[in-house]
Amino acid sequence: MVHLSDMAFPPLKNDLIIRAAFGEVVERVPVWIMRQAGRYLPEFREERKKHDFFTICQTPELACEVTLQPIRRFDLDAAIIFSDILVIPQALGMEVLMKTGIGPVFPEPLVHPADMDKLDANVDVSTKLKYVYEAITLTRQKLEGKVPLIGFSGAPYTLMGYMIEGGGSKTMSKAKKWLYTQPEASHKLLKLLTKVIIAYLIEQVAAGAQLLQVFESSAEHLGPALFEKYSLPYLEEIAAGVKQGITERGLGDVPLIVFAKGAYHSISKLSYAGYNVVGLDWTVDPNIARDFCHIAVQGNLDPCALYSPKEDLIEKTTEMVRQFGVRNYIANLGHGIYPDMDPESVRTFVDTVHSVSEEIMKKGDPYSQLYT
Ligand SMILES: Cc1c2[nH]c(c1CCC(=O)O)Cc1[nH]c(c(CCC(=O)O)c1C)Cc1[nH]c(c(CCC(=O)O)c1C)Cc1[nH]c(c(C)c1CCC(=O)O)C2
Repeated sequence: MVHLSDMAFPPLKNDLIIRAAFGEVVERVPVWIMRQAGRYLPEFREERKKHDFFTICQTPELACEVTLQPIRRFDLDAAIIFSDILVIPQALGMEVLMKTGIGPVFPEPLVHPADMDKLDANVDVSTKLKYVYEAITLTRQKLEGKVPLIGFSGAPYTLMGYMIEGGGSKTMSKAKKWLYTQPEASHKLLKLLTKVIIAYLIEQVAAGAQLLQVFESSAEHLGPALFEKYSLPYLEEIAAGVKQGITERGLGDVPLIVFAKGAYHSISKLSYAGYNVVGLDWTVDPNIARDFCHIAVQGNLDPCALYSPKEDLIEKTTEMVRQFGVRNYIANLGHGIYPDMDPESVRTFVDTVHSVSEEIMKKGDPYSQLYT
């Protein structure tokens, strides 16, 4: 079906990932890599020498260029728009710097609930984050239909965590302190973020994003009880709000991926949260994931497995594909690729996913190969 959003763009030549996300039969398993545009690529490091991180995010031509870099090198089945989850706190009025060797830094994090008054709760993300949509539209044109373009957002709890911690944290204890001592203020902040994230993701689809991934990367700090109270309901609200919003705007259906790192305890609940795909980190056994999840899954090779000698990496990747099976499956790492990775390992990973899955399919009816 042709949707309004497809009209202005070149026709899609490789829709494997979209079909896999919707549970349709595919000829081979699609594969992409979290953080596939990044510092492990020398051509990205060259761009970073010339420009500040957020300047790249805010300049559509630069964001487009670095998005395309891994697509030129590898046989990937999707591009992901170059941006960051922290553009939302920025849109709400917080300053965020990207410091080399440290990561993101918020000079003025939220310390007390009263600090929330400083946030621009009525922000219009359709104008404030226009640079992201422009980057998406430009990239979709420049991709010439080669592969689909993924848009993304951080999930509410993960963003709340960064806004309170003022950057990355091993424990997220300041943010979790809010959950235990300021439940009302926590829900108020999570609600505000949810509203903004829904509007942001709908605009990304209107601009040309063909899949969306929601990153709840800090779920690993929440046990089942906190996850169910402070993460899951908002993830559900986002899926419902985005699906409704894109339908109302005649943008068709776009597959949604939820990646809640460390939320192995809630895989079944996540599979009923309104998404099409559940992303898995590398701590999850593929067979257990298949038992608890009735929809498509994405993942989950340990990013460090890419350090292995080539033959070992081929073996581990083959094992992963065999265990997940070739249907309802998108291959990926279990988290973002590390900056010191040899790009040749990415080639080995991607090509092995393709060759192994094609081999499995050739052997017969893909249905019969499930879970073997
Ligand atoms: C938590 C989080 C952030 N950002 C993101 C997450 C969720 C995914 C995850 O858990 O990894 C998401 C993200 N960040 C980036 C992308 C781009 C698209 C892609 O290729 O996947 C995506 C999808 C670029 C980036 N975002 C960042 C870089 C490196 C910064 C640089 O070039 O100096 C890139 C390429 C910086 C960043 N941005 C963030 C952190 C913690 C850091 C520092 C850590 C690090 O250095 O890897 C916040």
